[in-house]
Amino acid sequence: MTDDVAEADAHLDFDMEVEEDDKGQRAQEIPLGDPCLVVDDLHIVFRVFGGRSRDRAKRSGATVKDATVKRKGFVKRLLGAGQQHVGAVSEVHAVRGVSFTARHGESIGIVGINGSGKSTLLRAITGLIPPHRGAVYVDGKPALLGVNAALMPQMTGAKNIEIGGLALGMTPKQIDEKFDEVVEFANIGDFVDLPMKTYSSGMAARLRFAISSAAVPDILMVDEALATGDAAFKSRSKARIEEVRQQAGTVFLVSHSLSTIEAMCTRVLWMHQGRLVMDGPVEEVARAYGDFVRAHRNAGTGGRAGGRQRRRNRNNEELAD
Ligand SMILES: Nc1ncnc2c1ncn2[C@@H]1O[C@H](COP(=O)(O)OP(=O)(O)OP(=O)(O)O)[C@@H](O)[C@H]1O
Repeated sequence: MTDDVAEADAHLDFDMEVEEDDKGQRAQEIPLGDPCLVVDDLHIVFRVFGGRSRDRAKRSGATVKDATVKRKGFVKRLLGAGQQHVGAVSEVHAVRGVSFTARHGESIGIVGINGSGKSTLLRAITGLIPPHRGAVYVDGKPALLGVNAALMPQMTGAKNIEIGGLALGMTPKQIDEKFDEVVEFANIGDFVDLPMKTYSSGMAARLRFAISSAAVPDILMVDEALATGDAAFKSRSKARIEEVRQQAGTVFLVSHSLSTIEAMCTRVLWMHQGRLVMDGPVEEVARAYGDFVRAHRNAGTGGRAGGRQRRRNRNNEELAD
């Protein structure tokens, strides 16, 4: 662990849950294949125009610059000034120099407190966000499954299955063949013919998972999707994740539940303020991250916490036990 982590900003928010179902379970060790993904000194920077206070931006590791526009010609002469302030531009350095290699068959958890860069890293691996610096080399096609995955809310579930399948590289024939299985897996019944905006968040998350895993992708990236859904859906999802690994696919799993990470992953990446602070076997990283969460809690976050934070702190206490 680095000093940066030890000096974590007390304003940052934790979101750590404990999933009772997962307690004590461990991911199966399977023989690993060749490297399928190389992330080399990856940097991702977002530019946000206006609307974000300097203090807030800096808390999440952002740098803030003043934006100006040059006044031209008549207006410039009239006002006698060269520049006009148009508000702050925040540069959020969301991923800072992350490097690692993943192999076929690995199941890799990504942990870190809110805003540490987990989702951004996944989106960059799928190619949704271009690197500011560094590179991502992928052997195969990554499929990103996230609570925010880009499906179209105004279109029906059926249309989204089609679009999602095409985006994953499936042919129309393959989509047809998988259609009933996807609907059954997602357990959405006749809702499949209604626009997705009419779905509950759980139904939408289940459909996203069902679509993303339909093609048994080379690299399956699951962003918090297991947090929604009942026990039966979770167990079906876990079986599907195992299936991907058995077929020499690689799984990345972002979760705020350390017990889910321990149950599903063999290796864990710990992100903090955009940096990869630890990368190692699940027991080792989970223990270190758990200690970090406890230390942060003991450092007094609880004193300022609202109801949601207190509930999380209780979860963290359970985690520590
Ligand atoms: N599209 C965007 N534009 C600007 N800033 C962004 C964007 N997406 C993410 N960020 C910022 O990048 C940083 C990392 O965000 P990210 O969502 O990757 O973190 P996370 O670890 O996945 O958080 P959480 O656990 O809350 O989902 C945060 O400061 C966030 O505000």
